[in-house]
Amino acid sequence: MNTAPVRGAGTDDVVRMTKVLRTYGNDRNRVVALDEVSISFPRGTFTAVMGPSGSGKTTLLQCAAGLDRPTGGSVLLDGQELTGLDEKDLTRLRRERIGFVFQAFNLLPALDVAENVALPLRLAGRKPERGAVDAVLDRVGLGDRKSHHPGELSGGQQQRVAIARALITKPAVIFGDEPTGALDTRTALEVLWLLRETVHQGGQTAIIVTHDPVAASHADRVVFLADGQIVDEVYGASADRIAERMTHLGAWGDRRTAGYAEGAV
Ligand SMILES: Nc1ncnc2c1ncn2[C@@H]1O[C@H](COP(=O)(O)OP(=O)(O)OP(=O)(O)O)[C@@H](O)[C@H]1O
Repeated sequence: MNTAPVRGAGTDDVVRMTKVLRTYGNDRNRVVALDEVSISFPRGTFTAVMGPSGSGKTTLLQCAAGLDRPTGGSVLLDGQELTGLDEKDLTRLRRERIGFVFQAFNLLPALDVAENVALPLRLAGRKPERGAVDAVLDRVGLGDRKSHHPGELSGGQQQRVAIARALITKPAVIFGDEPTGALDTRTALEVLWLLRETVHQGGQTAIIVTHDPVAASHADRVVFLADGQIVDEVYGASADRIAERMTHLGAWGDRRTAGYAEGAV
C-alpha cells in the first residue's frame, strides 16, 4: 500500500495523484516534468494550477486526465486507477468521465452549436437524451444559438459552447488548459463565472491551468508548481495575493503575469 501523504486528500476525491513521476528524454537529456507529485482534488471544488513556464502544469493536467501516461506513481480518477489501462479503456474513460475545455475552443466549424455539444455522446455511440442538449445550452446562456455555427459566435460564446460540450456527458471532472487564455478580460470573467457556477451550483469539479492571477482568484484553491513539484497552495485568495506568490516563484519572466504586475489585466 502506498502511504505517501497526499495534499488535500479527503474521503470524496475525484482525482487522487500519488507520487506521480513524469520524465522525458533518456539518461543523457532527462527532463523531470513532474517530480513525484501527490495531490487530491475533492468533488465539487474548483482548483487553479499555476506556476512559472515549464514548471509542469500542463503535464500535471494531462496525467490527471489520462491524456498522458506517468512514468511512475498512481492516478485515481473517480475511483478508477488510470495507470495500466490500455488505450481503448482510457479513451472510453476520457469520453465518459472527463470534460475538456481548451484555450483554442476546438469546436468543429462545419457543425452547428447543438451538433458540437452532442458530439461527445455521438462519439461514444450514444444518443443525447431528449432535451439534454437544450438544457445544457440554456445552462451556459446560449439556448437561442443552437443552430448557429462556431464562426458566427464571439470567442466567449464559443468557449461557452465548449463548456456545454464538456458538460453534456455529466463528467466527473472538467479540465481546462488556459480556458480563458484567448479571451479579453470581460469575456474571460463571464467564462470564469460560468465555471464557478457549474461547480458551486451544479456540483461539478473543475481543474484549470492558468497564468492569470485574476482567473485563478475565481477558484476555491490555487496550487503552485515549481520545477515539477507542488510548492504551495492557497484557498480563497485574491488576485493580488496570488500574483505576489507567483513573484516569489520567479514567474515574472512570463509575459502574461508580467502584464498583471504592470496593471494590464
Ligand atoms: N514532449 C516533451 N518532450 C520533452 N520535454 C517535454 C515534453 N513536454 C514537456 N516537456 C518538458 O517538461 C517540462 C514541463 O512542461 P509543461 O508543458 O508541463 O510546463 P508548463 O508549466 O505547462 O509550461 P507553460 O506554462 O510554458 O505551458 C518542461 O521542462 C518541458 O520542456
